[in-house]
Amino acid sequence: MAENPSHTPHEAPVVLSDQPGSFAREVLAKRHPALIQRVRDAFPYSRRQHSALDTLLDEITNGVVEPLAPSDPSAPSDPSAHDHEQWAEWGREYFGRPWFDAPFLWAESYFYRRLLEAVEYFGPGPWQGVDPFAPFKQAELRAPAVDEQLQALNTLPSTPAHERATALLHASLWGNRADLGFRVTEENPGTATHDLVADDASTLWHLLPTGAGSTVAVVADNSGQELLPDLILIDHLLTHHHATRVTLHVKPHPYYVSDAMTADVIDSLHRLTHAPGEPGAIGDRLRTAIATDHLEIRTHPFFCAPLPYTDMPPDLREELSTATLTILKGDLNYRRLVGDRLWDPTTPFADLSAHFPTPVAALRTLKSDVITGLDQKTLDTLERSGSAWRTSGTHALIQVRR
Ligand SMILES: O=P(O)(O)OC[C@H]1O[C@](O)(CO)[C@@H](O)[C@@H]1O
Repeated sequence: MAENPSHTPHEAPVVLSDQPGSFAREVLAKRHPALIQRVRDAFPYSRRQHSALDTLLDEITNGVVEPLAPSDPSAPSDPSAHDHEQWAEWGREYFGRPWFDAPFLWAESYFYRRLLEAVEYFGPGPWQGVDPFAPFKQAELRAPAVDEQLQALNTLPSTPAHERATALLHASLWGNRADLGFRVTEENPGTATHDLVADDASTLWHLLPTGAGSTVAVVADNSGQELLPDLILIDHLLTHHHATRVTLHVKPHPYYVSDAMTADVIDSLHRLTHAPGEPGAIGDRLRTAIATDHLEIRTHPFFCAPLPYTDMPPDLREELSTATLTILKGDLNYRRLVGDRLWDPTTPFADLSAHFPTPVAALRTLKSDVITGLDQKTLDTLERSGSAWRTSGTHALIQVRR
């Protein structure tokens, strides 16, 4: 194993991908090549795009990390060059070294940036803005399972308020299992347990008393079967006066396969508004909320950066600071919040999230090695179970720091 320079006595080791058999290594060695193949199969790409995908595949399996290709000098304002300087700085330590030696968080993020480069997402040219993951996202949103989930919402108006709030929070939480990146190699994810490994839901609701005029920031994760329950939860927060204003933060470009962008919010709203009964009513209310600034869709380049939230730029920090509570969805947001490190699982979540500018709630199904804030008894039970509880997506948590 390569020496891990980031391991100081005060901080746990950074997750790398250099350990054969580790989860992080599997993602880089198996999931990323499989994803290249899926994207290739989904589009009528040109010879140049196929060749760029071949080069990327060869590089991630046999080569060393290469910088982004130089921008096109013949194009006066080449849109593909918008973040070159940034990546040159973020990658300085890792270029020229095997992909497996870079921090897992960095390597995954850069892989998605390079995949977008290979398919010419940033242009200039006809493929500019064509989301390579759109066919997978759209298929998921059209799935018959979604019709059933939407129909089930018709029982909501007659469900007692407390039960309804819990059900919607849990739907948003478990929606995080619907992560298409995860399913690239896990076609049949294990059965979800229904016990949470940590459950601070009561603190979350205490932070949002009705009628207090709160603002909630929701940092979204996946589109489709995660974003739909997120939107339904947002509608609940607004209509039941837990918040007067919600900001929904999405990715500025395709990322981790199914991560939500503005286009995905539009598709999900469309799915809701075109369904009969309660889901349609929810969709209409959400559209009204957007039209009246009670719900605002926001994005920021930092949401696709290979960095933890401790490195959040001042403008985003300032923007989020106005929220009463930030809800961070999903596994990647959790890794970025507490740091992508092999913490002692009993390290308090509150300590590791203290840097975040607002009270924060993490809603996450467990899909990577990072875990914090467990009590010893829960940890012992999980370890005794012999299951891959950290990475299989079968376990979930709600952790809140006031
Ligand atoms: O969509 P989520 O919940 O952020 O999960 C993404 C997760 O998928 C992986 O890319 C691989 O499972 C993890 O590294 C990452 O944390």
